[in-house]
Amino acid sequence: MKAQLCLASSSPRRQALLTQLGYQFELVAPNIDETMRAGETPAQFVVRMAKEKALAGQALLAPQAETAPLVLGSDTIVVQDGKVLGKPVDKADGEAMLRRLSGRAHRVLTAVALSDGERLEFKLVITQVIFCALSDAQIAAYWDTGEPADKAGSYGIQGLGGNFVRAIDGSYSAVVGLPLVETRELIEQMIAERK
Ligand SMILES: Cc1cn([C@H]2C[C@H](O)[C@@H](COP(=O)(O)OP(=O)(O)OP(=O)(O)O)O2)c(=O)[nH]c1=O
Repeated sequence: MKAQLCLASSSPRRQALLTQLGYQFELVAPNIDETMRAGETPAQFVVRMAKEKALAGQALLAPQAETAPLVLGSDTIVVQDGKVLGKPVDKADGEAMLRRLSGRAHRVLTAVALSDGERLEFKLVITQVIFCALSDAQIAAYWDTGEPADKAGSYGIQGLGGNFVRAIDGSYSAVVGLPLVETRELIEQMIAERK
């Protein structure tokens, strides 16, 4: 690959998924404001976050590079009944999220955006996940493992949280944080257009 690839993320899960795709890449960890705007839909919000991460990464890197690198940003949110469940702020918040998810369906929205310094392309992947019913004791025990603390919706499908998933319709890798097929398509398409 000619263009240098960079992942604008501090998520170890996204790093592992991009490695799984077979790419070599560098890392940059931009800080952006992740507050939803008034009137913004969950889909608009998650796409804006992915784009802002890619652009902020590009802004950090471009001054040092001869050719602007391809910078990938991604964002994941959990949505139920129109309400966005982001990362839990504390134990009470995390347990409340898990109680909401218990025995019901929710959607996981993951957006991935790629900037080459000029163009900014994106894809949005929506996956439905159905949880089994959870007791308060199960929720408390799960919170205490520490796994939910840094994850949207307070669970990790790739970890102990996977034990709660009755069904999934969509992209497993998108729920973990980076949709493999769509990310590869985005990168391949931009490289092809650049030649
Ligand atoms: C629902 C779910 C979310 N998650 C994770 C994916 C994301 O890393 C995190 C959602 O937070 P994000 O804000 O999307 O990402 P992040 O802060 O971890 O990383 P970045 O530096 O790229 O902004 O929740 C899982 O790992 N497993 C799951 O099953």
